[in-house]
Amino acid sequence: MARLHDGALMERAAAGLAAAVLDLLGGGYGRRVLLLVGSGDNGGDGLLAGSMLARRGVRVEALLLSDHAHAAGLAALRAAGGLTVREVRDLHPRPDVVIDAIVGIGGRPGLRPAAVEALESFAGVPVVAVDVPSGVDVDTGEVDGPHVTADLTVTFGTHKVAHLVDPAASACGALHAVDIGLDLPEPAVEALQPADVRRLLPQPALHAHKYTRGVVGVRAGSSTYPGAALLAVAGANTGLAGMVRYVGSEAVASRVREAHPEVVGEGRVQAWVVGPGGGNDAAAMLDAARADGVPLVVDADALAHVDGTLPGCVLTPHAGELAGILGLAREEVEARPLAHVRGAADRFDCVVLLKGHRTLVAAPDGLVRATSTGTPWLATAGAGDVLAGLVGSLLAAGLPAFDAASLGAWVHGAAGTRASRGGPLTATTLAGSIPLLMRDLLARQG
Ligand SMILES: NC(=O)C1=CN([C@@H]2O[C@H](COP(=O)(O)OP(=O)(O)OC[C@H]3O[C@@H](n4cnc5c(N)ncnc54)[C@H](O)[C@@H]3O)[C@@H](O)[C@H]2O)[C@@H](O)CC1
Ligand SMILES: Nc1ncnc2c1ncn2[C@@H]1O[C@H](COP(=O)(O)OP(=O)(O)O)[C@@H](O)[C@H]1O
Ligand SMILES: [K+]
Repeated sequence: MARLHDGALMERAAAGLAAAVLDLLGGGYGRRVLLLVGSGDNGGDGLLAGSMLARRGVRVEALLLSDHAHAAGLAALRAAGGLTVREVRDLHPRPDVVIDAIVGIGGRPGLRPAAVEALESFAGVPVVAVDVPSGVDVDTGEVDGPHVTADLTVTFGTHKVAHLVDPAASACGALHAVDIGLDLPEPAVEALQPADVRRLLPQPALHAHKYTRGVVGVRAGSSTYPGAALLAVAGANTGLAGMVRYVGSEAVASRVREAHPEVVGEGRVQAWVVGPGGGNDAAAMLDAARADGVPLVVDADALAHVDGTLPGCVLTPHAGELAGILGLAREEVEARPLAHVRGAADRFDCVVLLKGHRTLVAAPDGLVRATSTGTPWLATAGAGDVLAGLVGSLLAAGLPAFDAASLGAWVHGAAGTRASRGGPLTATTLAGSIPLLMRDLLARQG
């Protein structure tokens, strides 16, 4: 902000916003746009974008929700022929789009009654949020009270925490970032992009052999849940590590070997995956794997037996499992996932991967990566077992726990989207699509 005059930044932000709205409307002339305008610079962005839209023939009305409005923005809108009103009843009926310029990064969570009333009057009209959906907590992604639910959010400079972390992330709709030329500080939350994934993905060296690529061991499955062993092995056996070992009862092990002839039995490993489908055996599985002193992925039934600290390891709970570990209700974890995943990483001194719509990965030093890939079709039995195996293979290949977990979550989500193609998905098809996804990704190298 210090480098540039405020006006220049706002001009860029407004131009990006106006372009995105024109794109959404499929044109300008004769369309109707309603601006909901708050008192700060977010309202200023909306007003200035409104003036640009008005010059393109859009009929723009601004509902001023506060006694103060950005003066230059207001003057620009009026000069371009836009109308301003102070009451919902004075507005023309049904615009083509509502622009939420109520509050941005300076807003407190929640909305005032006048804003709620205006939003309710135009329910069903597409909403474009300026910078963030007003009413969410921008820095935590939490919501407390009413907030805007947008179809499109046009943000400036960089993504904010609320764009990446649920529940606020789910209120953003599609996201569009406009570069306004800011010097940015280190982010509080990162989201890997395809180029990052290509850079981090372990690839075999010229003279690699299977042991230099790392061996991943899986302790999973039981007589009650033999399938979990098959799925965790399928996730581990995507070709990212040099070899997969399975350790379990002979009944389950023979089924694993039938499905995956590459998989071998007990021996040295560089990482263990423990817990999927472990049932009553999970505690013993965890003890046996811990005794090896290599990094672990602790999942599913083994999570209930974690105590003390696990440096270098990854825990992979969903919200219900994390709630169980922390002695909370599931809803509490879902309402504040960022705070709780960070808290757990600190408490267990290890990486914690909290599964869900926007999977979060936290390191003990407070670093967090949010997963931007995936599809709700992944909410299917066994998808988590595949993820545990996949993360284990990345750990065995030598990635640090934070990279292994966040890369695994990204690849898992992207493979799910690829395999689903908008339709239903099973954990088996998901696992099968992981090598194909990585091939597509690497083919786009350079
Ligand atoms: N920071 C930047 O780099 C840039 C920021 N820009 C815009 O400026 C925005 C931030 O502007 P401001 O700092 O003026 O803050 P906002 O416009 O986000 O909100 C601050 C104002 O809203 C009031 N307010 C706070 N919470 C409220 C609530 N829940 N209900 C009703 N009113 C509430 C405050 O009293 C204050 O007057 C960004 O989101 C973005 O849209 C752009 O103009 C481009 C450059
Ligand atoms: N609504 C959703 N949107 C996107 N991904 C989801 C959604 N629900 C679940 N997932 C993903 O699917 C996987 C489910 O794992 P998990 O809950 O452990 O199921 P299971 O124990 O049956 O394997 C996780 O990777 C999670 O992030
Ligand atoms: K907003």
